[in-house]
Amino acid sequence: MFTILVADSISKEGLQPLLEMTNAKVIQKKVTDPESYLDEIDALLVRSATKVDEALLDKMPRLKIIARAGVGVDNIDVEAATRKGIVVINAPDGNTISTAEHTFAMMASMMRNIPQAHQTVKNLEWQRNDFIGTELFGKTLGILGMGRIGTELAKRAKAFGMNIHVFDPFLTKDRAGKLGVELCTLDEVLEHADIITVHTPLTAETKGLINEHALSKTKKGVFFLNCARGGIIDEQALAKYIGNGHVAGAALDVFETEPPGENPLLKFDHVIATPHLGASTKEAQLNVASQVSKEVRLFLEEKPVSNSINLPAISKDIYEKIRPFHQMSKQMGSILSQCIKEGIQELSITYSGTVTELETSYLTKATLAGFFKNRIAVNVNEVNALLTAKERGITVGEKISADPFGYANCLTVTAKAEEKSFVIRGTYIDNYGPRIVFLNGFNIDFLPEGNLLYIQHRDRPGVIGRVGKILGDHSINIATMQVGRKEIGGEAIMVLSFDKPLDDHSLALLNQLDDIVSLNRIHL
Ligand SMILES: NC(=O)c1ccc[n+]([C@@H]2O[C@H](COP(=O)([O-])OP(=O)(O)OC[C@H]3O[C@@H](n4cnc5c(N)ncnc54)[C@H](O)[C@@H]3O)[C@@H](O)[C@H]2O)c1
Ligand SMILES: O=C(O)[C@H](O)COP(=O)(O)O
Repeated sequence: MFTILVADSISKEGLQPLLEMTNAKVIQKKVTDPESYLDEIDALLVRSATKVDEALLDKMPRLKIIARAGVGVDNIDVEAATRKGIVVINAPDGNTISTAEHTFAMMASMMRNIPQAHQTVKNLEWQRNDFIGTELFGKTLGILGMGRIGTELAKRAKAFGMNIHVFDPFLTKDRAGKLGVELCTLDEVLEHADIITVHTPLTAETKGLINEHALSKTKKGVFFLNCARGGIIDEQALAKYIGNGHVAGAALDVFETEPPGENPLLKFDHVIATPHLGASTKEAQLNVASQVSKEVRLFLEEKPVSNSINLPAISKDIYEKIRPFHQMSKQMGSILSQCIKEGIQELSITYSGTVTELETSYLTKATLAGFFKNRIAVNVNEVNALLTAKERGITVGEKISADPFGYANCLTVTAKAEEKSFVIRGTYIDNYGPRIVFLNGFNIDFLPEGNLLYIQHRDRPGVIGRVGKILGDHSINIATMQVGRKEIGGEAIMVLSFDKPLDDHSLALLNQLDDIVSLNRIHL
């Protein structure tokens, strides 16, 4: 049974995919509420209000996925989540239109003094001369960050006859041309725009993108908008430039601290503000809630998710093709880890045959996840597998080979430790399943599943019988048994599978038998 915590106000209708799950319980509480049972939570849904920092993650040992019902993930410590193997997803486009419309509404309101004029009418005043506005028509709108929202805003502004100058280092000239906007440098936008609006994410690079230096380059009488994230425009610098009359006004939906409290910007008549309402429409809230709910459900059903911030995105169709190899890769990693007990320096995977047409990097991560699974305390999965390997000084390699050893597809994983290396090879046979066909130098053929025992022994008459006798004497049923050897009378291996795990006592007795070289219990 999964427990899902919905920690912010999220559309109930949009949560339906989760509420309909028979194997999940949905709790709607704040993370600070003692009844939110943080240590039992498998999935966490938030908006921007809940700060998901490392301290919170430490209290949630079962957490597997964080879903942001919205765009910005700056309230989530994605790095800490990644380290802990927690998938972070968002709803990247569910609130784009609402936020673009809100920005446009703020711009129009600011240019025509609507909030200020509205208040005077409510106060039974009639001051027509105090509220002379400015037309949008013919003005230059500077857009910093031409992503989803910036683009939708540009379309609307063009319809009002505005000239659009944009700065976005990731926007190509060709795309700017198609969108009918002028691609500029930051300085060009600052120098020419009548109104400047920011639509970038808040990152180390964009924090203070509009600072005193940038403000000093703008036209006198410029207007500013921030409906993206508090901090992209430095609030202190903006207050200074509004105070000295250089900036004519600002419209703010977001603040460096929310709620902003006694923020000096709010004291200016020329500053209008809303309480982070960009995404607050029925439509946007339904969109983002149902987008993340569907994704969380898919994730809990072990299906691929599309909007992950820290997991390689794989479409459903591609995942269906990769699924058999995905399972097998994890099992091969796990077998390796249980056979080679010491620390390893290198893990390399060679793909050949039909599997090379698939997203092999995903399989490499799955192999690593399988390898680390029982070795280290943190949950390792495809999200943090490479990072975990790097942190432990393990070099990870991936190769493609033209030789599939006679199989339609083939995955060969080699782990190198200081003194030795260990090789495992598997293939997936349609309508038959995964098979391990090579283990530590021996050809073999077994299903990587359940409780296995891997024995290295000398190829002598009676060894197999003596092993069988001990197991029989201890009521251990051998479900399957495969043997392999390099030459008659030389080294050999057995792989046995049991219906239940092999107990310590039987293992010790087997270990005492003549001609047994080594024994490894493998649990998959
Ligand atoms: N007010 C709200 O309620 C609300 C709602 C939704 C989104 N947002 C915020 O709006 C912002 C934009 O969202 P989006 O969905 O359009 O994101 P997006 O990822 O589609 O677009 C962001 C754009 O910023 C550009 N960019 C990145 N760094 C830049 C830099 N240094 N200078 C200039 N451009 C840069 C990127 O290339 C990208 O095109 C985000 O901060 C998001 O959190 C706010
Ligand atoms: O990044 C976003 O999606 C917006 O800032 C919306 O935030 P909210 O979900 O808290 O309204």
